[in-house]
Amino acid sequence: MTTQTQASGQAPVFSMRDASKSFGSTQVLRSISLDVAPGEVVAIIGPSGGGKSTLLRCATTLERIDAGSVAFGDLTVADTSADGTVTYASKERLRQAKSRFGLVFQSYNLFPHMTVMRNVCDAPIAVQRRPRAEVEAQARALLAKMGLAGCEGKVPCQLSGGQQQRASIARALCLNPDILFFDEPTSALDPELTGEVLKVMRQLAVEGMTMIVVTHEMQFAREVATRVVFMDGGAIVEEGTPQQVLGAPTRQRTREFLARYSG
Ligand SMILES: Nc1ncnc2c1ncn2[C@@H]1O[C@H](COP(=O)(O)OP(=O)(O)OP(=O)(O)O)[C@@H](O)[C@H]1O
Repeated sequence: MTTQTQASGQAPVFSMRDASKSFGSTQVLRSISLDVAPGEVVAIIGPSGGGKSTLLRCATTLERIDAGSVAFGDLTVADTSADGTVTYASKERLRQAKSRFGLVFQSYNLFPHMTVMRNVCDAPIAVQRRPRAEVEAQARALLAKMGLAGCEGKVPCQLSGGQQQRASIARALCLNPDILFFDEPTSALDPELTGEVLKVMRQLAVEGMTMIVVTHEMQFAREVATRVVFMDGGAIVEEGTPQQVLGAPTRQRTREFLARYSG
C-alpha cells in the first residue's frame, strides 16, 4: 500500500481500510479505517462493547475481517477483491507480518510455566528465527530497561502484576516491532502498579515508538497520545488530537461518554 497518512505525510506503519467484522448476525466493526504513521501514539477510547478489542484482534490477525484490508507498511495481510472476497496472505507472509508488531494484553498472557527470560526470547527465536545469543542479550537489556534486572529466572507467578505487564512489554519489544498494540494494559492493575506501567509506556512514546493503545486512562490519552480515536457501536465516531477529542468533542456520543466517564 502506498498511501500516506494525512497527519505526517509519511507512509503508514499500519493501515486498516474499510474493515468490517461480524460475529454471527452481530456486526462488531463497521467499515473502520485507521492509518498510523511512524511515531504516532493513537489512543482508542469508548464505551464497553464498542469494538475496541475486536479492532486490535483484527489488526493483529487474531481475528479475521469480513471485508476491507489490513497492512503493515508494504506488507498486505488481508485484502478484499472486487467480488467482496477477503484473501489473507500466505502463511510465510503472515509470519513476516507478525514480526512487525508486538501485542500487550490486559492479562499479560505470559506463559506461566516458562521463566521470564524464555517468555521474552521465545518468539524472536521461534518466529523470527534469530540467533539465541543475540536474542538473549537483547532480552537482558530490555528487562533491565523495564526495571526487571534479576527477574530473568523467575516464573510469572513470582512477579507482581505490574512486573508481569512490564515483562510482557519487554517480550513485545524484543521482536523489534514497527508498532506496538496495547489492549487495556493497566485495567487489571491497582493504581500504584498502573503508574509503573504507564511510566514505561510514556518513555517508549518519548523514544518514538509507534503505538495503538486501547485505554480507559484518560490522563494518559491526554498527555501521551498524538491522536485520540473514539469508538462506539463498532464505528469510529470521532478522532483528532487529544485537545480536540477530549477537550472539545464535536459529537454528542463522545460528549456523553466523557461526561459519564468523568462523572
Ligand atoms: N468472539 C466473539 N464472539 C461473539 N461476540 C464477540 C466476540 N468478541 C467480541 N464480541 C462482541 O463484540 C462486541 C464488541 O466487543 P469488544 O470486546 O471488541 O468491545 P470493547 O469496546 O473492547 O469492550 P470493552 O471495553 O468492554 O473491552 C461485544 O458485543 C462483544 O460481546
